Amino acid sequence: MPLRYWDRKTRLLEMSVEVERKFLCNADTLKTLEEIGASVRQHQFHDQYYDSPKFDLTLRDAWLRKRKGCWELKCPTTEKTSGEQSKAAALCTRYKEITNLPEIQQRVTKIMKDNCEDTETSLSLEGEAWLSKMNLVCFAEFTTVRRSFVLEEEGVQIDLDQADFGYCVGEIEVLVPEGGDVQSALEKIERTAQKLGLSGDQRIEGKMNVYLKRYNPKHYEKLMSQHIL
Ligand SMILES: Cc1ncc(C[n+]2csc(CCOP(=O)(O)OP(=O)(O)OP(=O)(O)O)c2C)c(N)n1
Repeated sequence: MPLRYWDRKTRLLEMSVEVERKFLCNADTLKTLEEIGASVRQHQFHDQYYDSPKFDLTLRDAWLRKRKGCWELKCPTTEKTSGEQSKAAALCTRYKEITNLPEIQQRVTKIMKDNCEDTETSLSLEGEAWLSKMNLVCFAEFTTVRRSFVLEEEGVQIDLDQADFGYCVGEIEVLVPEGGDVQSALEKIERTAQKLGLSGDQRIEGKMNVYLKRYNPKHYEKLMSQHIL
């Protein structure tokens, strides 16, 4: 019997790229999800995002966070696809999510080194000492209640997020193995968007956009002016 989505996801995540499209959801979205038979689960998590005081990571589009006691680093992928210029691609983001701590530390060190010559590697540090060694501090934290739906046959996950600072956003996500078929993922996302009746052609803001706009407008403006957000 093939493994179900949730059983595959943990394994896939280690070596995958997340292709995602955000959307604004309403009561109809929820109704449609129930009608198309998506399996559902609900959970809650608290995210803490870390960066240096000069924002070396986020200014390189690298997002370091702690969620449910685990470290995760989201960074842009360098892969290009033929569908790059399409409307479907323009509405989506693509990030590699790294969950292996030594690899996260290595990547963070490299980014810091690129920005500052005298940063040392700190790979063998115990516990969370690497954070202070690398001058990383928490710059954003919030709790999300997430309802996740899965369309098993497409391998698509749809999340409806409610953040505790008062922002609701949905996202359609497909995991693609590294070097895999991003074009097909974009098509799955487009098909799902149509099923959900999403017609907008504007990129929708993520939770971090709204959080920073409200709580750190100076950094938000900087990320906007550098086209990171
Ligand atoms: C629309 C959009 N979203 C995110 C970014 C960049 N970015 C900003 S913060 C950030 C990190 C948070 O990513 P996001 O997908 O928004 O959060 P979440 O849904 O909680 O993560 P998941 O559980 O899916 O892993 C990124 C990649 C961007 N430039 N544009």
